[in-house]
Amino acid sequence: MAATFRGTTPEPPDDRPRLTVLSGPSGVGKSTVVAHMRKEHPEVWLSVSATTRKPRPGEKHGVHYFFVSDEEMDKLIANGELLEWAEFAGHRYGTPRAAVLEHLEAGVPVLLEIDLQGARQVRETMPEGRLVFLAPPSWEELVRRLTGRGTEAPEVIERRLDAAKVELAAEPEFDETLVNTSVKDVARELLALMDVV
Ligand SMILES: Nc1nc2c(ncn2[C@@H]2O[C@H](COP(=O)(O)OP(=O)(O)O)[C@@H](O)[C@H]2O)c(=O)[nH]1
Ligand SMILES: Nc1ncnc2c1ncn2[C@@H]1O[C@H](COP(=O)(O)OP(=O)(O)O)[C@@H](O)[C@H]1O
Repeated sequence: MAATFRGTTPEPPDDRPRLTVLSGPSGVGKSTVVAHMRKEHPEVWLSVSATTRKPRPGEKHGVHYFFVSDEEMDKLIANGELLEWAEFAGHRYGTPRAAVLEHLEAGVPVLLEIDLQGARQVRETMPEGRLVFLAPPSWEELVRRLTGRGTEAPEVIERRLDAAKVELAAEPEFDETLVNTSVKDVARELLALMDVV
């Protein structure tokens, strides 16, 4: 099945790039699609989130996430330094505000890869942002991908699949849906939505 679109959002009032949010259940392929896209279009800026979860093997501080302690996260939240934040499967995640605003001001296309709760916050605070939902071809395939990635223990996978049911039900809240059948196709569709190609 090819990537599918639903609906369109109005063009921004001028030709400045706008914020794009990519959400979707854990294991659907968000990181894979974004990595593929940025290999060919490094001009797209991906926000690096702060998280209290521990790094997976190969994940680097400042590249994949800013790995912070609970106390550091408390401070980021209390000081208003996060554009949005949420608790997901037992850990907190948040988008550093300043870097996002600086890149948008400089005319750089900005992408946030965040969960449903974060997407809802962005809808409130930056309504000109475009919300894109990445959907799996099927529930079975989502389970296969999340399990096959091999990065989470079985109880963590269960927790993420519970969250996935909630996220899949919220898909109609998004401006666009892309079905991740082919990484290459979806990456191209996402670039088109961001007006990069
Ligand atoms: N609200 C919010 N969600 C985030 C942020 N960063 C990552 N997430 C989301 O948190 C969830 C878990 O992320 P992670 O632990 O890296 O697992 P993975 O996305 O399954 O590889 C995913 O839905 C991410 O999109 C953030 O800054 N804010
Ligand atoms: N289109 C696809 N077809 C098959 N496998 C995929 C596809 N996209 C991603 N995957 C695989 O699914 C697993 C989860 O992908 P990942 O990017 O880590 O998901 P997410 O960031 O949404 O949690 C990885 O093992 C990845 O290689």
